[in-house]
Amino acid sequence: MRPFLIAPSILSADFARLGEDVDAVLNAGADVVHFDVMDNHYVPNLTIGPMVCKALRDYGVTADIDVHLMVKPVDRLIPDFAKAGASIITFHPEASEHLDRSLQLIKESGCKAGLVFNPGTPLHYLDHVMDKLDVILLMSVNPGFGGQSFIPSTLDKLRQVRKLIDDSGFDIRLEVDGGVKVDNIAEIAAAGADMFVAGSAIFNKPDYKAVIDEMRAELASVEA
Ligand SMILES: O=C(CO)[C@H](O)[C@H](O)COP(=O)(O)O
Repeated sequence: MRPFLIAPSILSADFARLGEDVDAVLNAGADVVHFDVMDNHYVPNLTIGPMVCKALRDYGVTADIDVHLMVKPVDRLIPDFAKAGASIITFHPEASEHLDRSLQLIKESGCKAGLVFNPGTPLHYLDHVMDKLDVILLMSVNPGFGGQSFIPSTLDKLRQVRKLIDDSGFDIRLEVDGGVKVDNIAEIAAAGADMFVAGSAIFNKPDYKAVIDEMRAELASVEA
């Protein structure tokens, strides 16, 4: 397994001082910035777009920005996010009319590409596109809001996808998003995840470093 990555979801950050808050969480030891894009159409919430991604780059954020598109349609935002500094772009397969085309568009834009599966989305969307994926993201809550509880059936789905990735021989990260906390991160890692999105568990605590250190300590027990 590759090194575990911790990706705080800025959905729970302080939007009034976003640049400072992102800097703070990166200085506290986070690896990647997870950027949740919600359109009040594919999901019942409205968040941030390419201008905010560019603003973070202009502010000086150099870490990878992992853009999770919860939007429909998908394609027209891809070039905008690539230009705005996205490193990874993931989208929900059922929100795209042409799955392979959307993946190609991401790659041609110079970003890493990934598919996102809601708790009830079947895995058959992976058929025929594994060679184009850098990331598979399993949602462990229904998308739209931070602060929800981890759905336990995600653990079985993680085990299934971990096997698919290992059997495929491709270099694909297995990311998980929703309800990830210090007290369940080890179990989630043991099920096969290697990239962990956590929003409220980190940003709702006063000391980001303390939470991230605790998460890493839990993950160390899995690596051992
Ligand atoms: O994509 C998301 C919701 O759609 C968020 O990234 C996710 O829910 C993280 O928040 P939390 O860690 O508080 O559950």
